[in-house]
Amino acid sequence: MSSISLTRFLIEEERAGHVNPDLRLLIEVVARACKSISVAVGKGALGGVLGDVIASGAASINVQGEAQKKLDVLSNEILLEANAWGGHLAACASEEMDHSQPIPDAFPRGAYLLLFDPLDGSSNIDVNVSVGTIFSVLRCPEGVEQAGDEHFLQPGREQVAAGYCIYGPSTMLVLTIGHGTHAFTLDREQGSFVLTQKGMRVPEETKEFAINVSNQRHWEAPMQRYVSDLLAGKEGPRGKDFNMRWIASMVADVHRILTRGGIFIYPWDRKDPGKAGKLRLMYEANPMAMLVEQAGGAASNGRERIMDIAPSQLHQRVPVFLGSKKEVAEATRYHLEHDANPA
Ligand SMILES: O=P(O)(O)OC[C@H]1O[C@](O)(COP(=O)(O)O)[C@@H](O)[C@@H]1O
Ligand SMILES: [Mg+2]
Ligand SMILES: [Mg+2]
Repeated sequence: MSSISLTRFLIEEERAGHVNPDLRLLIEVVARACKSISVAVGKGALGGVLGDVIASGAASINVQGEAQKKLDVLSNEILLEANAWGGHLAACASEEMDHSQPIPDAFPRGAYLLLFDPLDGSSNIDVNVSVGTIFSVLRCPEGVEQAGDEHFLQPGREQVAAGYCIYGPSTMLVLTIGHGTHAFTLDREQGSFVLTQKGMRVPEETKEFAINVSNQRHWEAPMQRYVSDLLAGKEGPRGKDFNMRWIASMVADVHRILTRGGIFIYPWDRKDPGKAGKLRLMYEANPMAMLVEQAGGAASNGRERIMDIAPSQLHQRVPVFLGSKKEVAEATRYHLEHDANPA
């Protein structure tokens, strides 16, 4: 088994010209924060971290209109505090904050913007199922004195790094700096992330899909047709049987897909037609799209590549289809054919 730590891996990547010292340090700081979140998640009820945040007798609601869990808030604080002194960062933005937060005037500002979903899969916290942290790094546009929300509005292809940390039976950090997707496992005794899979690859074809099928009646026509063809199995137009998995933690579903292939789907639905999707473009879809593409997979919103979408809002939502390349192309084909011939 390799004993290459995250630190050594990043130093070697720096020597290869794939990362500069500021970005290397930024990734190290995020990884350190994830270790702290991992400790908090691992304590569960003993750490008093389960359940909702209650303020003035009612559940506290975030900018997404969702009830905040104690771990959502704690993880957000851990990430903000770890990055507060600046140096390599100009500002942070989070699922749990209405607006981005610039590094305070008292500290040196750096060249990067950090976005995160501090705790992904919140509905699984209280039932002891895998959750995670997702992050994305962009360059702060040159000449910007104080970064605001508008400076984050860059398409996903501009990301310089992306990753997630999964808090499961083991804690793993999965990272890309634009040169492949690599997995590190936390050695809890040593307190360091160790490289355990260099160059993850998503198989091009799959027989496994992940979707919350309870929303089926709200899907648009091409989605109905696509999933019904998957369910028809060997006897249907796809000519093979498909298996299904849904963990309801995007981090855990994407981790399975990076490990053994599959397609993860959270489509647009009519339940709340005003919302473009459930998942957030900037700190869920974009970083996962970069990780999956760097591993040879694909990510689409059903019509176009996720990382080509020009965002207009920090908390913008988007339909997501990601994973095995040929299956994502197939799902996209159903949508494009429908658009071309709606009848
Ligand atoms: O409960 P549903 O509708 O199945 O949605 C599950 C999805 O929602 C999410 O939990 C949203 O993320 P947050 O927990 O960060 O809000 C995804 O991780 C997951 O894929
Ligand atoms: Mg999430
Ligand atoms: Mg979250």
